[in-house]
Amino acid sequence: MDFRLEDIDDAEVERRLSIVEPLTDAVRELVDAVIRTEVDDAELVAAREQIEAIVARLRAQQKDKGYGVSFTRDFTGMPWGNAATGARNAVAPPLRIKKVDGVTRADVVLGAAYEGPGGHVHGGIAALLLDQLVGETAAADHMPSFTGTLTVRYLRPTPLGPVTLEGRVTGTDGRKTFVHGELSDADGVTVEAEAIMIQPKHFPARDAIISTIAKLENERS
Ligand SMILES: CCCCCCCCCCCCCCCC(=O)SCCNC(=O)CCNC(=O)[C@H](O)C(C)(C)COP(=O)(O)OP(=O)(O)OC[C@H]1O[C@@H](n2cnc3c(N)ncnc32)[C@H](O)[C@@H]1OP(=O)(O)O
Repeated sequence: MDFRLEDIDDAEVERRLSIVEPLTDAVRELVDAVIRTEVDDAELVAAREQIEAIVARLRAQQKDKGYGVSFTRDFTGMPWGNAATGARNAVAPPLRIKKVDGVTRADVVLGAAYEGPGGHVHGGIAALLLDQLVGETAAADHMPSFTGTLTVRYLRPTPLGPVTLEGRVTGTDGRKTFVHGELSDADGVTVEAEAIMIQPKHFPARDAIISTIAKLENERS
């Protein structure tokens, strides 16, 4: 698993976010516009040519594979390619999950790009968001938990538009954490999930990051 340490402070993380988040938002706008536009074929072809030029510009310097996950020495995560929440990933909805007193919450607007049944959220998207939610709910002490089992129950269709997510731990057993998650619209819960999250037995990436941080601290003292 690709975890890296970047020796930068939170101000630098914020600076980088201030550049990439508006770019990602602009690409989300593009995706939404492509889905909903009713311009004629000539306009579609002209737009495609402009988009291809922008893609070529961005490909001038590229990573070999996925973005991976970087951490600062304060363990601020930069999972910016993440499919559910990546700050650089326009495929992901603009999801920012906050944890307060052990309860995770997020508000997000799901537009045309997340449609399944006409006018409603795709079931796979609901599961994706709930998977991320239960993962962040179970994560503790800089230690991730991987999804072992995720059971999703669709109670009624979720209309496209604003939704909220909420997750809480319901129990633990050794390395297993049990999490309940909900996706709701203004009228209440539409999808609920039960997850068994598991802290992996071996997670060398975390140990490597912690020992690199210790080394840096030694060098500076
Ligand atoms: C560097 C700093 C990091 C900071 C960090 C910050 C985190 C910031 C939040 C990130 C949030 C991301 C949220 C995305 C969440 C995903 O999407 S994760 C991706 C999807 N999941 C996967 O790919 C998991 C693939 N599976 C695996 O890697 C391994 O099978 C697992 C799940 C880690 C378990 O492996 P293991 O540790 O070898 O487990 P093992 O010792 O066999 O079993 C332990 C216990 O779990 C049970 N168990 C094992 N597998 C399962 C299962 N699939 N279902 C139910 N129970 C199971 C066993 O029965 C056993 O139970 P007991 O006998 O103890 O009662």
